[in-house]
Amino acid sequence: MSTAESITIDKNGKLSVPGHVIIPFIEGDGIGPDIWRATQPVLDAAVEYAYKGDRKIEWKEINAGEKGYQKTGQWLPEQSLEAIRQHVVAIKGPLTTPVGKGMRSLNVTIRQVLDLYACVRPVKYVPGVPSPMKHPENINMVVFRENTEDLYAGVEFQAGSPEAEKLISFLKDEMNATIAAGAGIGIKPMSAKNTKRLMASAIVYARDNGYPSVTLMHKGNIMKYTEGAFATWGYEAAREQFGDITVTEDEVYEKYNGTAPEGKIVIKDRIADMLFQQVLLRPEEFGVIATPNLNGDYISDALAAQVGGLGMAPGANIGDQCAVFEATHGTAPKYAGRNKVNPSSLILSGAMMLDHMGWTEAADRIRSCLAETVKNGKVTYDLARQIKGSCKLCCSEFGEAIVENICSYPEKC
Ligand SMILES: NC(=O)C1=CN([C@@H]2O[C@H](COP(=O)(O)OP(=O)(O)OC[C@H]3O[C@@H](n4cnc5c(N)ncnc54)[C@H](OP(=O)(O)O)[C@@H]3O)[C@@H](O)[C@H]2O)C=CC1
Ligand SMILES: O=C(O)CCC(=O)C(=O)O
Ligand SMILES: [Mg+2]
Repeated sequence: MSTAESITIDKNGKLSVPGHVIIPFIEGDGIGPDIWRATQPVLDAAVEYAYKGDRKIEWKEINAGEKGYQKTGQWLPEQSLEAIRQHVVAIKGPLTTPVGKGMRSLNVTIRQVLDLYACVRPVKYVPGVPSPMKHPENINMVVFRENTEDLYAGVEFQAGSPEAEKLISFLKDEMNATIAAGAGIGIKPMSAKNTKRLMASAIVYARDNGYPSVTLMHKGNIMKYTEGAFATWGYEAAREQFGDITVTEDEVYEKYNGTAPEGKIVIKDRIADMLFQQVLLRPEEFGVIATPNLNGDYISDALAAQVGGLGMAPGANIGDQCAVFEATHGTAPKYAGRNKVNPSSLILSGAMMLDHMGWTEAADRIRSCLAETVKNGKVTYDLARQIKGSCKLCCSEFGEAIVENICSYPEKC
């Protein structure tokens, strides 16, 4: 009989992780099964290497997406959500969302239903990975994307629908707003409460991981009462909850001659379009980036390009009660089932998950052995097409190469 147990979480958010732990996983659609098959052995090998059998993961498959529908008739079965709540930590592959029609995103629904309000996406250079940047070694940013509201809240009405027409009439008659007849409508709700908790988690992350700044990324000049308010509420959260460890960029210039006092995190803001060029020209000026949902979606894929592309981009969705780890990218349908793509995105998401559980020795081993594999010129197609003379591996072979490094002598990685 299995001795595996669930992770538990106390009222302060502290995890209690048993040595033999059950972790639910969703394989995902498209390339999901390929990258999961390459990832799981890497996580198991790193845990075995680091803890010599004292710690072990028992994987529990839960269904969602196409597999969920085939098995249960539901795209996102309630029992899958319940398993994540019960086990506190889970990992998932990407799930397909149809464009312009059909069901709403299952990925977004998971985040909203479980209130996983911070989407955390580190963008860190792995030596040896091809990059379009002159100094990729200077790139060390982490996107904190608000995950529960903004245009992703799902309040949308199709052009010509009775709901859209009713809303257009209401806005015209009661609010004096002109909207073209027959327009589709999307609503962009953003609140102080949800902004402030996102900002608090971004500052705590910066404090705990030694980042010198948190930048609020917004389009507040145009959308004053949503994106502009996001910036205002972000500064308020910093002042009200972290006044002892933060200083604003204005204060740095007005009071401290342009040099932030030792140990203080600088809170600054940048308008979104302009930020896209500054992160390319001077990435070293940015650490944690806190941003609303839509901006966060855009900037996280754009930043991934600086460190090798989406195949290298991990992520996590974190709330007060549970966390779900997943790659930044989607299902890449043209590569589905071809055992071709780069599983590093999910492998590195798995390393983030192990960090979250406090199993940092295993997480560090994964990161160093992945870097060693790339350094040896063993890469998947996405990196191979940018590195002359590299050895192109398929998805599973790349995972196996990392496992081989993990199991080799310690000095190798
Ligand atoms: N969290 C989630 O589950 C997400 C789901 N989606 C969904 O995924 C579907 C497809 O979305 P799409 O916009 O095409 O974006 P995708 O992220 O799925 O992929 C687009 C391209 O990115 C590159 N890429 C992605 N993943 C990898 C990888 N692991 N290794 C190497 N290259 C990779 C490939 O580039 P190339 O063609 O250059 O080789 C691929 O064709 C949609 O239904 C979308 O809604 C999207 C994002 C997140
Ligand atoms: O849910 C989806 O289909 C897309 C989500 C997405 O692009 C993201 O989470 O970055
Ligand atoms: Mg995205």
